[in-house]
Amino acid sequence: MMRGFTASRSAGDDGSGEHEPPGQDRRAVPHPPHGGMPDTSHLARLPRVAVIGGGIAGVAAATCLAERGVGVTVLEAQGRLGGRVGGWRTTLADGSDVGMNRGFHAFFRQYYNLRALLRRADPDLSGLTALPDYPLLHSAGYRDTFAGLPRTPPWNAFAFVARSPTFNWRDLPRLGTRAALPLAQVSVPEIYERLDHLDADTLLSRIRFPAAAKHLAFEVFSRSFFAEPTELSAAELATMFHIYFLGSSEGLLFDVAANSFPEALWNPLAEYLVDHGATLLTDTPVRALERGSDRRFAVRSDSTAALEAGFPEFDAVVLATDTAGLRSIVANSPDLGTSRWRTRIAELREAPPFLVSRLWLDRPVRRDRPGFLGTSGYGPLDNISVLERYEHEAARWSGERGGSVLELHGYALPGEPSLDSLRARMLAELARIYPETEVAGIVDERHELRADCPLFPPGGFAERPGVRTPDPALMLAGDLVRVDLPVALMERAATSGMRAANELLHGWGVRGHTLWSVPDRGRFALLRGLRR
Ligand SMILES: Cc1cc2nc3c(=O)[nH]c(=O)nc-3n(C[C@H](O)[C@H](O)[C@H](O)COP(=O)(O)OP(=O)(O)OC[C@H]3O[C@@H](n4cnc5c(N)ncnc54)[C@H](O)[C@@H]3O)c2cc1C
Repeated sequence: MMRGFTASRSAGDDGSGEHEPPGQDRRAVPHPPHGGMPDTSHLARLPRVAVIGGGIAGVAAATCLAERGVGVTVLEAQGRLGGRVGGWRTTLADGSDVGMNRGFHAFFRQYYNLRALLRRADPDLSGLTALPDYPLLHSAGYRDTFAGLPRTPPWNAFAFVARSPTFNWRDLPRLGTRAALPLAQVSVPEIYERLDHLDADTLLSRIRFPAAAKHLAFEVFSRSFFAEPTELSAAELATMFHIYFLGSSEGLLFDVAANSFPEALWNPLAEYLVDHGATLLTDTPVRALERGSDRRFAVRSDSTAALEAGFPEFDAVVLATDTAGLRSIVANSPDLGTSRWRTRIAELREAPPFLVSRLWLDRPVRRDRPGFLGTSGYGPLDNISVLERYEHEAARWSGERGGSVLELHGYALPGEPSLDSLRARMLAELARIYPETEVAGIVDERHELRADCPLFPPGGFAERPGVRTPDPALMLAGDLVRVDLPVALMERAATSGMRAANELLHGWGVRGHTLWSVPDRGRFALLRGLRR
């Protein structure tokens, strides 16, 4: 895909209210940008920026820059936008043309910046749909749910605990309240100073949660961030607990994409970007950055799309790739940054591999199976989605063929897993949980065994690179980047991309974009006092 230039720009069209909280939580916090001119029209020469990587972070940066009149080129290695939230078409054995995605994603209501990005092209967020609930199931028979909980902390936590079969009020006096207090009082980045040296498992052991509650609530949580609790920074776990539970009153329920990711998310955003004058170059892996002769950067890529575009030079670059892409571009670009910064990039690591398996079955699963089920104690299987419950295209296929479309995820897989043995194990666990699948025929299946999510190990925070780099014309963005706000995963990707754009706009004297986050400290004055 190569798209041309059209120019219809207007500053301030980001649709994000500057002062109105973007969700239901009146305590959501605005992070206003630097002030400045409304756009770049006061500058003698139009600044040009290369955004390398077309996932959420890259698209967020490109959007915020293009809206202010910056000349943006997005260079994406793959044939599509979206990165880890990407999708493509595939033809099944029965001849159906269907969408396949990189995997189920939960779009939480506290993802303010991501939702503001999506709203640019889809003001009503019609590409998303609410999931009414998602049970968590432990192999010992425990089941927790989230529907009907109050939204506001601490009542959400009390109600969850009161209802949970994994938690008993008799457990309460046993809790290590001293160790638990930081979970209720998260402030970023201070929480990293307090807890980053610990792993999440050690923190949970010190808190002495009942074993079943620990498995169900926290291991499911930690593994959904692609690491075992022993491999994950306790500060990262505490931050997530704050974002999703104790720090926000948006609730724990979430939305999902109502269609394949390209249709629901990326095609509308690509169109929006092109309308704002951006150029999108896919199938364009960037190899290196060099010093330009006319502008600061020359971008090196061997792709034909890049060569055909007769590559201009750029005043600034946003590196919004995944961990491997960032390591490789920096390693191939000896002039970038300082040696300390380069070492920090070289030492970034990926989380262990994970598997996303999609199955098109010739008969439906039981009608009461939920759209999403989190699991614990079922070997490598971490969750099961029934796509026809929420995705238009899967519902159509299921209606026409009388079957079901399921997705199975397995995270934090040890060693170098073999697809064949993993597949067999996942199917066996699926049959334990949904026995009706044992007799179902598999019309077709697709598997994505990858290892491209960043690892947040204990002790890693201090050396994690931030959005700014030693070069004011070079920014980093992505969920791997340190952002000193309570944001994670997709929301960290979106927030870091917007921050990268704001930093560059500030350098040109142009007004940036307001960001939002859940409160960046604990909500309860009493607990704050106790902790001190
Ligand atoms: C299976 C799965 C489930 C997930 N579920 C959730 C969830 O429920 N909720 C949630 O919040 N998050 C979830 N995540 C995490 C979420 O997908 C990521 O946090 C987010 O997509 C990261 O976006 P990004 O832009 O930082 O990186 P990416 O999406 O990885 O984008 C980086 C882009 O850079 C490109 N690139 C790399 N190297 C180069 C190069 N040399 N030149 C040009 N381009 C390059 C890549 O092709 C890619 O498109 C999930 C992730 C996975 C894999």
